[in-house]
Amino acid sequence: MAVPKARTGRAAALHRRAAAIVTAAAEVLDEIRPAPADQRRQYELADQLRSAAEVLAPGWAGSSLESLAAETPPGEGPPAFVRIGTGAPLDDARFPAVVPLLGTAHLVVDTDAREPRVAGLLRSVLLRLLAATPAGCLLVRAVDGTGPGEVFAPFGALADAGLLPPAARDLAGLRAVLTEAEQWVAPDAGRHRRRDRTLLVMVAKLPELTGPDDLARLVALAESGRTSGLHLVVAGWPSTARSSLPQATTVTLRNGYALIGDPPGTSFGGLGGGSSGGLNTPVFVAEDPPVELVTTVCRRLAEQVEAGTRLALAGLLPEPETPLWSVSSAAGLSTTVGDAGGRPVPVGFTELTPHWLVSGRSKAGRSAFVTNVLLGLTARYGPEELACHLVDLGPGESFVEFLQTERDRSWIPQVRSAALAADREYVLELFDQLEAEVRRREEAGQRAGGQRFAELREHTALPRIVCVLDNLPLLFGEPGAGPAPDRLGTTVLARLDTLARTGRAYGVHLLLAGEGDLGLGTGSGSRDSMLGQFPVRVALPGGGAVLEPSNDAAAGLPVGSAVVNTAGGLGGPRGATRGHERMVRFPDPFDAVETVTELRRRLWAARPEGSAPPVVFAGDARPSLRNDPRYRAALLGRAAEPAALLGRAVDVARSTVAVPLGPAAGRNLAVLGPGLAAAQLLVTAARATAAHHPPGTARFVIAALTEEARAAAAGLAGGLTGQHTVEIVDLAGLVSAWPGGGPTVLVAFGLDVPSATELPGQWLRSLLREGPPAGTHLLGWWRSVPSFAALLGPEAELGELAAVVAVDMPGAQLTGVLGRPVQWRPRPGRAMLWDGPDRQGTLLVPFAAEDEEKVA
Ligand SMILES: Nc1ncnc2c1ncn2[C@@H]1O[C@H](COP(=O)(O)OP(=O)(O)OP(=O)(O)O)[C@@H](O)[C@H]1O
Repeated sequence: MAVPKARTGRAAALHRRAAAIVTAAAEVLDEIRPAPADQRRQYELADQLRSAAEVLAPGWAGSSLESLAAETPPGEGPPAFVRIGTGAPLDDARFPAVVPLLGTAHLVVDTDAREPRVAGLLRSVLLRLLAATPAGCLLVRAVDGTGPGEVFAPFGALADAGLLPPAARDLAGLRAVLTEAEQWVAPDAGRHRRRDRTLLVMVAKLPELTGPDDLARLVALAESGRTSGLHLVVAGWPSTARSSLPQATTVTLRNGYALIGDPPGTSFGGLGGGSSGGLNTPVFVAEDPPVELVTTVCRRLAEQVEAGTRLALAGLLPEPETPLWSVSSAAGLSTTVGDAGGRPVPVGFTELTPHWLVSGRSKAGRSAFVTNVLLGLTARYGPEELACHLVDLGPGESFVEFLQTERDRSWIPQVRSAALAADREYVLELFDQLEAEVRRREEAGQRAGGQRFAELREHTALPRIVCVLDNLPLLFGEPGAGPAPDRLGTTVLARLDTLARTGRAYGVHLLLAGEGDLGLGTGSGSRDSMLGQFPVRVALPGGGAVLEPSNDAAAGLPVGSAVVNTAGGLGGPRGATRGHERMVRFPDPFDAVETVTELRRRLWAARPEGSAPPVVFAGDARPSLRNDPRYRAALLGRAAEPAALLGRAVDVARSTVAVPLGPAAGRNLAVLGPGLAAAQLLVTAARATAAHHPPGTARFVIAALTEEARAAAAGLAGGLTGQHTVEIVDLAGLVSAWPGGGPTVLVAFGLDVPSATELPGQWLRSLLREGPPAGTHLLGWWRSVPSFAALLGPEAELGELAAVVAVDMPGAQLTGVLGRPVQWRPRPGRAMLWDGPDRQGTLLVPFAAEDEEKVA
């Protein structure tokens, strides 16, 4: 064993000695700069070369980077020459060292980019080439086997624009780049090749395990690439390679400077009059450009590319020449949602893909995406084939493209209803309607012997229904109320589940949109199984939560793009082709006003005769009494019986909420609420009641029992004077008004004041019970519940006393009055009415006060 060990030791010693000699020799060689020729000649030559460089490589291609502002425009095409450093034959005789590259040659550096000077050189050359070329005309593929992979990091902004994807770091990545480059140069690649673009492959260091075959592929590319718009810049070409990189200018690094070889097909030798064999002067390679400059230029390029390739909305719509609404929705609806690599991507609402989830963070283009889908659908399917209900639970203007506006009274005829800043109760009512429709269709199918939608449609006119719910998380709880749905939220969720399950077979489809997992992705198993009803998942920027947790396809999406997955968000192996998933780009419809206006005009003009505009519920607006259809009908004498109108229901039909004031016991109105909003409701209720009596036929007795209601009472009296007999009275006057004769309305503000509570209980009860049959009704305001509750006594039924409307009054306080727990959290601009045996309550938006109306 001793002999081999000694041999190994000797061999190691010899190796060390040899290595030391090589190092020493290299240092000596590095000290030997190319010999300067005659000095005067050097100065002249440097001058000439400076002028030549200005012509050959102007602007970004060759000027000093310090002299260039980030906004400096590119040239007309890719620059033919690029600066790679500064030639310095003498310390004070310098000139830009430029070499031909795009269009003619490649560039190879003997050292890889682990050497910082090389990394700087590559970044400088890349910056110059990119900035000097019109945006989008130079595509770059980078390979960086240096380890951390950060050589090209400053150019990250180009990734989204598709100009420079993240650098390949390993052998597989290198090979993918080589394959792409080979396709680029293949003479008959079968693809429509764009000659107006150049592909630049930049290698900062070849990855570990790069073998002779890979090098041979690079050599082959270098041979054929120049004439096909492919160029290579390779740092760290192995000295052991079988051949050098053909058609390349070489850069050989020495300590502190570099030597530049002759470009292919030409010689620097002619310039200096010296022998050929490269530039006869040392060159300081270009320094690393400032990161801010690189970032700014890349951002500018990305923006320009994005703007230049912006898709047109028209691309998602049928050709304008094709007849409108020629498609049947019997088998399903389908529309183009975007473009993937130049091909339109259609997605449908069918029995197999009945419902969609669309997620994206705020400003990620969610409204844009949904608007595109709706425009695409309404352009393809007529009102007999498609009906839409649009709901946005969030604040703000939505769906304006589809609805009447102040300036444009047209609308898109498939839209039946729309709600902006919708209440959850609105959605519940919409679900009621949709469920009823599903039941009708189900029953019709059963009557016809078990038919489903497509068969049913053969003999019945049935549109498919698309219901859009945006800002869905607000459906499950009030904002900021925590992740668990509250009681109403739980109800709504269960109803959503039912609708999703039953609707699919009967042409009722849901498009749910919002942020994150839409409030659906976590929690109980029932939600998980509900998610199974939503095979179509669309992830916009920040919307990856609607994909499977392991599917990161949506990471880093830019605005205007989306991952469209039709397999419930399921991913697949990285890099594998996923037939069920596409990355699409989609246009901004808000940027295509003309196209939208034109389409809207066409659709509106084609609307079936007699079609009505969509009923719009605007959650943050107050309805006006004067515009209320029931109020107007009353003024025209068309009301069946007197009624107090309170506001508009939070429902799809926007029905007027009325308390009929017929001759039955208890047809009175009790407004319960601590503030003036309640008094205001009483005022409009009284005004509306007055409109139901022909002028001059009723007597209004108005009593302001609290100071704070005096103005409201006076305003009401003023408004009614001239219409009817009006008396303003005090408590005694009020008491003396009943019993009385003829149609009389007692309007009492503040019935909770002590003096009023001392009213003989018997008087108030008899008024409430016996007044209506005798034509006398009470419209009263109580600021607190107990004084009203006291009227109930042990045996009285609420129905015999009054309808109750609560304004700003927590439900818990009403438990005693209504005789059961009340789920009602008051909120501004809302009131709840309980009238008659339906103890459920009707949520309403009270009419605006008259002065608010005037302002509006
Ligand atoms: N395809 C697109 N390309 C470029 N910009 C777009 C695109 N789609 C939408 N935008 C723009 O992005 C911005 C946000 O879009 P949009 O209003 O659709 O987002 P959102 O996610 O619905 O926002 P919100 O938070 O208001 O719900 C808008 O200014 C819009 O014009």
